[in-house]
Amino acid sequence: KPVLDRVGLIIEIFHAHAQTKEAKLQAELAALMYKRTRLVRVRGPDGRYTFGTTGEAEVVSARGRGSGGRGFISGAGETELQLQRRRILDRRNHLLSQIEDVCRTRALQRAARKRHGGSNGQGLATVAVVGYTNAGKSTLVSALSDSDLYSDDRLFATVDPRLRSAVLPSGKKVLLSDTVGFISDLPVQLVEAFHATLEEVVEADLLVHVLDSSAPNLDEQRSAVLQVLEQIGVSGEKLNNMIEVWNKIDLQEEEMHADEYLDDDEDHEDDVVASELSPVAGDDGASSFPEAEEDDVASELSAGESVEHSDDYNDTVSELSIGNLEETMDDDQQGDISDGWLSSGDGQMTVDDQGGSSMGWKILNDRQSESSEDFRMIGKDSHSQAQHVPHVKTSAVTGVGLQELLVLIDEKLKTQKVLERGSFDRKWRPPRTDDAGIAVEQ
Ligand SMILES: Nc1nc2c(ncn2[C@@H]2O[C@H](COP(=O)(O)OP(=O)(O)OP(=O)(O)O)[C@@H](O)[C@H]2O)c(=O)[nH]1
Ligand SMILES: [Mg+2]
Repeated sequence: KPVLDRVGLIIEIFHAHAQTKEAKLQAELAALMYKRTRLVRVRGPDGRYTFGTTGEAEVVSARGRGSGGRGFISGAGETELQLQRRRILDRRNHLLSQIEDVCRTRALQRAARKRHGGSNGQGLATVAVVGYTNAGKSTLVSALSDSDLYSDDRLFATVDPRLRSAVLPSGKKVLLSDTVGFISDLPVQLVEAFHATLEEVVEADLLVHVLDSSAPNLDEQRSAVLQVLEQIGVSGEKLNNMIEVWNKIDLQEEEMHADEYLDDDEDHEDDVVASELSPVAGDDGASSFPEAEEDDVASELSAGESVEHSDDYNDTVSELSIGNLEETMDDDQQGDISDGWLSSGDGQMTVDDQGGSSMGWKILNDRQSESSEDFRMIGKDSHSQAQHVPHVKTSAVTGVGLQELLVLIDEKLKTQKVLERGSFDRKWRPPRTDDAGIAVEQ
């Protein structure tokens, strides 16, 4: 069986889940960069030894240590090792040039959306939905846009970025960008290789940070996400302007109810179990769990458009044509174009939506007055950023808080001044030094 360390495992999962050509290219680049540092002498199916990354592995130095008695000619390893290195570098350069094309095309698409992506010919704002893996980003984007993105209870279900359109209570149409989830100590190879994808986050007009409010290590997850956002070059201004979403609030409510049930039962002997089930009721009052809202409004989705999906994700890059922007979107995005933001008329604001907006404001103002209390509970030890971030409690599954979130996005986009461009360096490339990091000694 292949033996992987944490970094290798995460890269392997990214590789396995990648579906679009863009994600596949980037996952392969990350895998290549990871493997480059772990070249080992392996025995191939024909029983001969070579340098590679698969097969029956034996870590040796290039001088052929450990090869005695097995017909391995000392010195031959250097040649083989150099050959493997060259192959890896050739492949890397090929991948980099293709990824560069993706970056260029994405930049053109973004510029076009910003200029005249809206149905009325005006600019279209992009809201990037970020967060720890498995926090519920895809489920939330699906619910807000009335579409059906792939979501699953596993790590890195989403590796391919997706854009979905949604209509805010004001009638403004926006694009929601669902993207890869983060994790503590996200491998640097992935961050570097997924440059094209992560650039969408850096360049977004607004960030929505989705947190799994039921996660026991919530504060750690928040810090990990903020750290990655800083690492990829999201500006301080955008971080300050970010909205926090405490998702999966339905699970908190379930726990609260379980707690109430146990507390009400006077004959129940296991009070310890009750307090374990509901940390909010604990003695120290400093739990990481947000308190369940009593006044949560199960809002109807006011906006969103059904978006056609295509299963053919594979030829994104080869189909990209700078001359024709409508054709440069990937297949999923084309669904958005034909059914959404570039078509005229549909998806316009309705009177009902406007009504939802004013209701949303009342709720929002009520929430704002209690937000400091919530932060005391949820963010006792968390990153200082969290202290100032406006938040909404949602359940992407039941629909609680979604209308409120749309209202908050609306308001943020209205009030924010034009944000400075991210500090992500477009000319960034992985270092081209060939020999750095090879695990095998010379
Ligand atoms: N109970 C509950 N489950 C939710 C909620 N939102 C999402 N989930 C579940 O959480 C799991 C992960 O959801 P995803 O939407 O795939 O999460 P993600 O953040 O996109 O995950 P990655 O793409 O892996 O980063 C799925 O099983 C969802 O059904 C929620 O509000 N309440
Ligand atoms: Mg996802």
